[in-house]
Amino acid sequence: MASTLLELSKLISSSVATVDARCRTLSLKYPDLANPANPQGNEALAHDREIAAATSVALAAAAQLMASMQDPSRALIETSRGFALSSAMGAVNESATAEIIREAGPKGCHINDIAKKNGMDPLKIGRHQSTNSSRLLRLLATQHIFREVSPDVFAHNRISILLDTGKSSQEIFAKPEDKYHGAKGIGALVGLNTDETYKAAAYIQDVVVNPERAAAEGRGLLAMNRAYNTEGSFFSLYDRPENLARFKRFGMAMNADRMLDPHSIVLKGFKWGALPAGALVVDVGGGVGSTSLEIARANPHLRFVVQDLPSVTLEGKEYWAREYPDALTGGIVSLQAHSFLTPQPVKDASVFLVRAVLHNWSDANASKILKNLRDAAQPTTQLVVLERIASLVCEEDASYAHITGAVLLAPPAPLLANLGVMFPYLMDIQARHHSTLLLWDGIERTFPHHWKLFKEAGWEIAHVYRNPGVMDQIIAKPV
Ligand SMILES: C[S@@+](CC[C@H](N)C(=O)[O-])C[C@H]1O[C@@H](n2cnc3c(N)ncnc32)[C@H](O)[C@@H]1O
Repeated sequence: MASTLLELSKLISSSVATVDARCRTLSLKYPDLANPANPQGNEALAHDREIAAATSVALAAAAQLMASMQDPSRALIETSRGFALSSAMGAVNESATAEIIREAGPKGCHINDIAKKNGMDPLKIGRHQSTNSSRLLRLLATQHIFREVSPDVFAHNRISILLDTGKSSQEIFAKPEDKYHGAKGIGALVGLNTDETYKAAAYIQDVVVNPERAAAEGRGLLAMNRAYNTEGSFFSLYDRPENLARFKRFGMAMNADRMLDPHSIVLKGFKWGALPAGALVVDVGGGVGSTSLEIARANPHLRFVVQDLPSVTLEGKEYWAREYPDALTGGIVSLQAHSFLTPQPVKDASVFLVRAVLHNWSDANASKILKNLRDAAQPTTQLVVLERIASLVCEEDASYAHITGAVLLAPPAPLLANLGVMFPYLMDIQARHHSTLLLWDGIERTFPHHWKLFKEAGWEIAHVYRNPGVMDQIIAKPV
């Protein structure tokens, strides 16, 4: 009997049939994995509600089928060697390989020609020899990132092209610290993950298993403290002069992080258009302000203050001057240096917008951030928090079912209740593991955890707009 396998394969077939039928109805073609330049309309299919729902079932079922059919020891060993993928991707990303392959055209680029431009040892990039067959590009191509189109010749596909900044490799080599300024793709985020985060991750087990030893040695408790031999916070790394390029990349990585969200997702859910003309949105810890920029473009009747640390605010001014100069000169937006751990100076906000901030902080500090906002809130001020709510792998606690969107609908059996969406947990390990921490003193919270945190800080969650795997929206009002 292989009934679970059959159930899973049926879920895959029926979901793919739904996707196919919807493509026909819309007269569009599902994007081709091998093609790095699928038409925009085809790429946009992923955000069609019906296709997105069927896709999440197909992916959950496919992952479960793979886990069911994979040899268990191979599953464990391959997972434990996941570091090879991160290091391969980091090296490829930082060597402008994606740009060089794009410059060579659709037929791809031989590893010797890649090496001529970036100086990397062709053996290390991916030489066609059995001893080197798992190196960098070939390893990635086996993961469907790049294609090996003929021996030692690599071309882009729909996934690898996202590493391409769209700039010339020459321009990147001339000014590497500006590589991600005004760049296409999500290479900045891949760079952050495969550099600062990845190096710190190597120390997770040391600090989880032996936190006392870390403390006794007088080091900070974070894995990043060990990796970088510092007691400071993750963000303090960026104050070091040698980390200028990393600091610049971090800002652009946050921008790229937003691109992971389906197009205009921030505009769906909370009704920005329903706010009165001149209503003030304060984007707290807003980075360069890319979320506000998207809201501002669609809602020119609103005003924005984007708050962040002084150095980020300076970056933000450049960003708005480049992307939406009229908003700066026309008084639609201002950038304000302000630490959200101190009292909030803006007292007439219609909305406090807080995106991808709370997950970086412990409950004590996240509570301080929320209380500072509560103290500055009017009775009508709304709090809009954008975070990924971590679902349980089993059924959710039904006691929050009265709050719209708080509890996810159960997926078809035998799928995991969270549909196998990994992202919040990947982020959580990055933020914190039990009481011992990797990068920052943070946590990806479940809904009940958010509820308690908000309540204690004087906010009541009124509504949740769920987008599993991307940014959920939590809307709260002052208690
Ligand atoms: C993960 S990023 C999110 C940025 C932005 N909200 C977004 O979604 O693109 C976190 C932001 O918090 C900022 N930050 C860190 N500590 C801060 C503090 N004490 N006060 C204000 N901002 C801070 C960082 O500079 C960074 O821009």
